Amino acid sequence: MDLGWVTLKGLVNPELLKTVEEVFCFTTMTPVQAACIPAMLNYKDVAAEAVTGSGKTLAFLVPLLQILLRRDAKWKKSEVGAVIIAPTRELAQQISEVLEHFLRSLPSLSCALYIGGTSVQDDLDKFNESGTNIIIATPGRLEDLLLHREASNLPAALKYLEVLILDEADCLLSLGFEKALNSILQMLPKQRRTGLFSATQTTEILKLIRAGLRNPVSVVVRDRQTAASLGEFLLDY
Ligand SMILES: Nc1ncnc2c1ncn2[C@@H]1O[C@H](COP(=O)(O)OP(=O)(O)OP(=O)(O)O)[C@@H](O)[C@H]1O
Repeated sequence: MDLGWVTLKGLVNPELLKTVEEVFCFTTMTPVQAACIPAMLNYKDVAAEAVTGSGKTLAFLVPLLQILLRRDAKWKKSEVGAVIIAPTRELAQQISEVLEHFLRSLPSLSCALYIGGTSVQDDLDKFNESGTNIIIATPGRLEDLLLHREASNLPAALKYLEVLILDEADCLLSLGFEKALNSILQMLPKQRRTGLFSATQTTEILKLIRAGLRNPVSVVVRDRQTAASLGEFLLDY
């Protein structure tokens, strides 16, 4: 199996590949990337069980950006096309740093972090003033923002949602965010692609998969290797 990023040529915007190859200097996809990117580009929901360090961030950022770039109409600031939920501020910030590298060559898209540490009102003001196309959030803060419906343009902006990512889903649940996640899922449009990434698969994760994903492709990667030495790599369509 050819895991070169170059195999995505023609399937994804050249700027995305240029960032992967010239900024990150990656030549081959990791197994989780090779499985998740084509599946998500093919409009599938993905439930991926992959160990820490297996390259999950690009496995969801590349298809997420490509799905947004596919839309003919230019994204307005008042339209949120993607939401990424991460369990901790640090992880949300790390994802945002990786995403910023891509956005430097994609000026039509913007990203905002909603991770607490400031008042909910500050974040509402920030969104109402500037809007954004991609939200990276921790679940508690996102739920708070969504519950302030009367003072916020966010619920209307989320009607345009195309992609939802739940990163480190096992961690999201072990930190007690199940209720917040279910409440968020209730408030998001059902017509979307969803990717769920987790280091382990538990009964609780399966429950979350049933609640938030539709006919997902299941990806299991138990080793961290890149193409040089493919580990266990199961794809279940
Ligand atoms: N295709 C690739 N080729 C080489 N290195 C890669 C590739 N994709 C990601 N990496 C590197 O592998 C490391 C782990 O990637 P990433 O943080 O996305 O993994 P993760 O599975 O999300 O890990 P964590 O659970 O720790 O967040 C990072 O240093 C990243 O830069």
